Amino acid sequence: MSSASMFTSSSGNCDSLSAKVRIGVLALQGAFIEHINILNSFDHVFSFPVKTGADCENIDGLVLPGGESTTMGRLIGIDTDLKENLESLVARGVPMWGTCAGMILLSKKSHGGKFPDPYLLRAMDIEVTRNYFGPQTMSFTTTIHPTDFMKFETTKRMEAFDATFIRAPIASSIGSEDVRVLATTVHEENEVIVAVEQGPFLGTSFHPELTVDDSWHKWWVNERVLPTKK
Ligand SMILES: NC(=O)CC[C@H](N)C(=O)O
Repeated sequence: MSSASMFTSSSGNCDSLSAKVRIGVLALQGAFIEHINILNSFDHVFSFPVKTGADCENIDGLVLPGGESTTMGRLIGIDTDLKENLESLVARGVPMWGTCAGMILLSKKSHGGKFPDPYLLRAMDIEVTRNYFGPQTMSFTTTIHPTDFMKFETTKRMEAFDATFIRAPIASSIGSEDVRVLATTVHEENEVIVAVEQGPFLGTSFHPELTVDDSWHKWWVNERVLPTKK
């Protein structure tokens, strides 16, 4: 069985698969299976792991999961074919969503890591501070309300959601007016940015794939990927 068909929903024949929204999830390391499972629970989505450049073909959207950005960046950096294909998806404006380490990979610069900057896709005009909330033992879940910049055109407005932070980064600097702040939270009396969007690219500091609520996945697929599907 190929790695892609392992994740195919049972009803997937060729015709219904081509009509589905095809969402790849970068599967080098980290929490990729959780994203794939949530996405494949939607009838109109076919989600599959992306491990090689060839997996980037015929893709409507890509999720970059949480994990360790240094490791993922290094693995991308040594696989020229994968790196070039990911860069081509960025250049073509294919919708991408980075959660936690994935948001770091989408940024143009990161601070606060123990190691030098990993390879970054530099898709978004943001700088991030890694591990802003402290180590793994300081992980927490909190309730957040999206800002008015989070548009809900085809899905019901999300009034509040639970956000889980695990060694999470924040967007500490925003370099362009095109970047919209979708969510903030207060940490030690500072309001910090934890969800940002710039054109087809979305970054969230937290992990919507680890909470029961699938609202973020639904919102991203329906509001951001589906309208751009060719
Ligand atoms: N949960 C996560 O994705 C943690 C991100 C990690 N701290 C990093 O710098 O890559």
